[in-house]
Amino acid sequence: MKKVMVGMSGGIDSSVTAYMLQKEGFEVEGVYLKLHNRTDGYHESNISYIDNVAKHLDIKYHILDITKDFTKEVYDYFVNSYLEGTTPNPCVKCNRQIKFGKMLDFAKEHNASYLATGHYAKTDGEFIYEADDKTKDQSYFLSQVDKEALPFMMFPMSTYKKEDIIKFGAKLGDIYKKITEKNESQEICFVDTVYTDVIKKHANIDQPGIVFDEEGNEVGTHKGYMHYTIGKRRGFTVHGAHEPHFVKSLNAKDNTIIVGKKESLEINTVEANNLNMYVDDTNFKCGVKLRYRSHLLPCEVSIKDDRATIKLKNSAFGVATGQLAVFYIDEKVIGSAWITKAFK
Ligand SMILES: Nc1ncnc2c1ncn2[C@@H]1O[C@H](COP(=O)(O)OP(=O)(O)OP(=O)(O)O)[C@@H](O)[C@H]1O
Repeated sequence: MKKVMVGMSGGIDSSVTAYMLQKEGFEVEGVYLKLHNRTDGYHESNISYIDNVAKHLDIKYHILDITKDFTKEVYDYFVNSYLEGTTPNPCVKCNRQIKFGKMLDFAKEHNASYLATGHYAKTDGEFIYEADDKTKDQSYFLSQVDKEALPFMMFPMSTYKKEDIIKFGAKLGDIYKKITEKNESQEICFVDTVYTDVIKKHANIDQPGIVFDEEGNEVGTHKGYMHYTIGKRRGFTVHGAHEPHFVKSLNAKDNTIIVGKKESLEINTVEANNLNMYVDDTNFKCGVKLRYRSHLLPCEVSIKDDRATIKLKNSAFGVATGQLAVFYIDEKVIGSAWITKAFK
């Protein structure tokens, strides 16, 4: 019997994942990653749900303290990105370094043939694809996972709708029903409220600064650059403006922001680095997502060394450095790269 290690979070998707794989005939074992040092009962509560599922399925589970790696690879990166005036994507880093890095190593050390998670995505061992439930699709967040990891990954949620998993879970019995009734997990697991509450622990983010227009004229004031992301249109003043103004760029060095009208945020070229490609092509046409939940934008990509230049067929607005450009051919992810520059 082949062994599958299931990344169990205490949520319904990974609980149903474990249940389904056992029904399919796999030997299932669970692992819970302690990602951060929270002392508010967060881990105890997650573990108690996992413990109930494990008892029901009569499976073994492990608790892996990975706080050191998570702090270095994900949390510190998140805080530093805001300090530098860029917009981070911690889940992308976590998937590459932690879940399909350290957790996969752990699965292999325990002789598992596969690592399964409750992510909404598909894989055939060679590529990642969008999930059938487009409202839950997480392929964007998985697109930096190392090619070598793909043959070991399993996503049993790939063809289901989240609402069906909740209904299915509720019918499985009290243990699962209770899991469906708890609050949905936050978008970023270590951000309880808003990201600024996390950054506040590390820096004084409330230092007012100057707002400039694109010509370099001083036009207003803001609350501190870390409160803003590209494309934001509130929380700063622009004297005498009749039309809405949007954040065009952030300057961490002198705590200034540059704003402009919507058309000034228009870009059609994006530069990106730290590529993770699943194909060898260096010049290709594809669709690109420049942020999670954006539409696929038709583009032409040319890659040289570790840099991609992405020429968009139509303009895009408000593209933030620090986000990920993910390349798709229809539903198939062919690679991704981190945005360093976006311009017209
Ligand atoms: N702390 C953790 N330990 C082990 N695996 C985890 C952990 N957090 C998430 N995972 C795995 O990654 C998957 C995706 O995580 P994500 O946070 O996006 O979803 P989720 O809504 O928390 O899913 P779930 O309903 O399973 O909690 C989970 O389904 C689970 O398999």
